[in-house]
Amino acid sequence: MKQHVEKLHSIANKSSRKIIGLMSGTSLDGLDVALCNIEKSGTNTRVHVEQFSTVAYTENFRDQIRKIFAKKEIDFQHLCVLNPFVGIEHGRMILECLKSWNVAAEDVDLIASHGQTVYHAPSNQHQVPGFPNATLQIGDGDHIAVQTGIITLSDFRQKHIAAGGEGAPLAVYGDYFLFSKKGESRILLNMGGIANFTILPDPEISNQPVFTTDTGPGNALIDAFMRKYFDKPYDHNGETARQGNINEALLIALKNLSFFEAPFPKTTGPEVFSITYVENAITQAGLSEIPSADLIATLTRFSADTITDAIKKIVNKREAYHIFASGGGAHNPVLMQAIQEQLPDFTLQPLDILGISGDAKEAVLFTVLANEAVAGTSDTFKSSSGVPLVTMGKISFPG
Ligand SMILES: Nc1ncnc2c1ncn2[C@@H]1O[C@H](COP(=O)(O)OP(=O)(O)OP(=O)(O)O)[C@@H](O)[C@H]1O
Ligand SMILES: CC(=O)N[C@H]1[C@@H]2OC[C@@H](O2)[C@@H](O)[C@@H]1O[C@H](C)C(=O)O
Repeated sequence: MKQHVEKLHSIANKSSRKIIGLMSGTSLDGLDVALCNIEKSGTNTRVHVEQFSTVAYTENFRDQIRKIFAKKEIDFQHLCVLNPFVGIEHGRMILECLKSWNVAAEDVDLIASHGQTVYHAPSNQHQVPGFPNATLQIGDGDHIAVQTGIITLSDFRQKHIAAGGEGAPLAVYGDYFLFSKKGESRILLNMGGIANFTILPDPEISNQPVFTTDTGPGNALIDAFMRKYFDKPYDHNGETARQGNINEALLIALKNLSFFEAPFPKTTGPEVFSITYVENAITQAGLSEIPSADLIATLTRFSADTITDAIKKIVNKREAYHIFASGGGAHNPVLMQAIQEQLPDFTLQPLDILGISGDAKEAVLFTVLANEAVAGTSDTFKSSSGVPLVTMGKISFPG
């Protein structure tokens, strides 16, 4: 209806917008909710994170998603019912946050919802001839819009695929707009379930393109085996990894995968990096069993090595890069230390020192993407290499 379009038009013309960003990643730990005030667009974007909360998922919610999560064969009816269910639950969680922040829904211009990735299948992974890159996020935006009364943008990844990408990582857009800095070469490293980074070469001296890629596992495998052997959701502060020894034969077997040799940019997910993947590597390494703490230590080193190997392959060694780490993995000192040891010439610091919490970063990213879709101009993203210049996100009106 016309009044919805007019409302959107007036939001596009505001000097600043209040946008709620939602991210629920591969770790299934909860929904990250960031309320941001955004001014301008493109490389002039200014974001102020006014509120940030993580609403933990209940065990039941997590179990319902796990029934279909990253699985090739599923109960199709369950996927169908989860799509609105996740949208409704996310809408409820937003209302809960608004209440606790004492913010009225009428004061929020837009919601930017990533949804829950349930399957990610770039073509070089699914290898089904004739089929494109594919990814599926559920938690339909219409339900969030109706629940909250706020115009909602969602399902950001399909346009990226339509424009020639793999649907991920989208982090490059936010990283480039918010963190690129003249006089400094930066790497924005995010370690969630899966790890990725964006290279932001010093725009003054480097002709290297802005660039982003997944590297492989971040915490996904560590979490899976902490659940399996220790009945814990994750390796808090790397305490278990610290007690174990690295098994070199297993580390070699874990790295024996064509994904690591494939050209950049590339994406992956828990469809590949699963318990089965590790069990196969254990067999390949000729091990009949491995002490649980050694396994966690080895998986932690596996994440660190695959992250640093990818960085080493890409960066120009003559430039001193500053790495800013975000995502839950930045809280794991064993992982962070292993990365720093592999890259002794680079500084490694938490993203938080740049003024945005590393835990909020991905939720903030989606506010930036929604801001671009509604108020961006086409001349804002001039760089390159596997980064399609497109608007992303589908619009759901509340009424
Ligand atoms: N104190 C800590 N010590 C060790 N690991 C931690 C700590 N805090 C968080 N983590 C890890 O971070 C994970 C959550 O990370 P995050 O929320 O960034 O992932 P995600 O957004 O779900 O994943 P992705 O970015 O791949 O979509 C937890 O599951 C845990 O493995
Ligand atoms: C398909 C999908 O959901 N991918 C996620 C996942 O989590 C980390 C990594 O794998 C990244 O590629 C992406 O998320 C972030 C937000 C991105 O697109 O930049």
